[in-house]
Amino acid sequence: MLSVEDVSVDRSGLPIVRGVSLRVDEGSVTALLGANGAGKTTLLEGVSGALPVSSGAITLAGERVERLRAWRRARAGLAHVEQNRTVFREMSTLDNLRAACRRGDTPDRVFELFPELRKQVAAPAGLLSGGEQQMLVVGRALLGRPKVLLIDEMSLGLAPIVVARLAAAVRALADDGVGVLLVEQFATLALGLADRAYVMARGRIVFSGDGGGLRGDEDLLRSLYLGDTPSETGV
Ligand SMILES: Nc1ncnc2c1ncn2[C@@H]1O[C@H](COP(=O)(O)OP(=O)(O)OP(=O)(O)O)[C@@H](O)[C@H]1O
Repeated sequence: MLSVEDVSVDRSGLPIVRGVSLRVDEGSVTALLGANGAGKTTLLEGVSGALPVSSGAITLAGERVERLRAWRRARAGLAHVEQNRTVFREMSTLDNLRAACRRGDTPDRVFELFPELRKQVAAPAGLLSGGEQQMLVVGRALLGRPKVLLIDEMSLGLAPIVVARLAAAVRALADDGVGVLLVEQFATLALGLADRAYVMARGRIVFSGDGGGLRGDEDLLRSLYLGDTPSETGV
């Protein structure tokens, strides 16, 4: 569904992401892990078009998109939930959702996924809890009917019970056919959800494999987080 091939992304003229290739299949969750500063956010921004890619190819459902503006990639089916969640704080929950609806569409599918938002339809979004605001952000992204959803650190600052709730919703989305690329600080959470996992260090992919394999190998995970490749550490 999404294929990233040999993609490099610069920030302020510095090479941050270098030669990254990865794949997100339809109806699956792919975790992207790595230490702070590894380049995960920069990669997601390159994929969604928030930052230009300096080289490489990005293909979404068979269409090359790396030269398209961000809004055209969104229209082609790519949604990006950025790291610092934002809702229109003064607007009601319902109006936040309505503003994200395509013409003729309704927010119903968001309420199916997050019934807790139904009770808050009239409340100004700025008064929702952190978890509810994150649900609203994810819900808004869904209303564009994305083929692929990029989610950056959805659990940041949220209570574990809320994070578990969001994780279940992400899994449900994937089971419904969406390809999800999940950047997550909690490796165990991400690996518990993921069909496939990649680990980045210093701007490159240093590991790829199925989520279960990595979950069961804490030593490997630790060495990858420290930025060593398995061949360097002999793992
Ligand atoms: N505006 C910027 N200009 C220059 N360098 C930046 C800028 N923003 C981030 N960086 C650098 O880019 C590198 C990658 O940052 P990025 O945020 O992509 O990493 P990350 O893996 O998402 O980490 P985190 O989990 O901390 O968000 C870091 O070394 C960071 O210092």
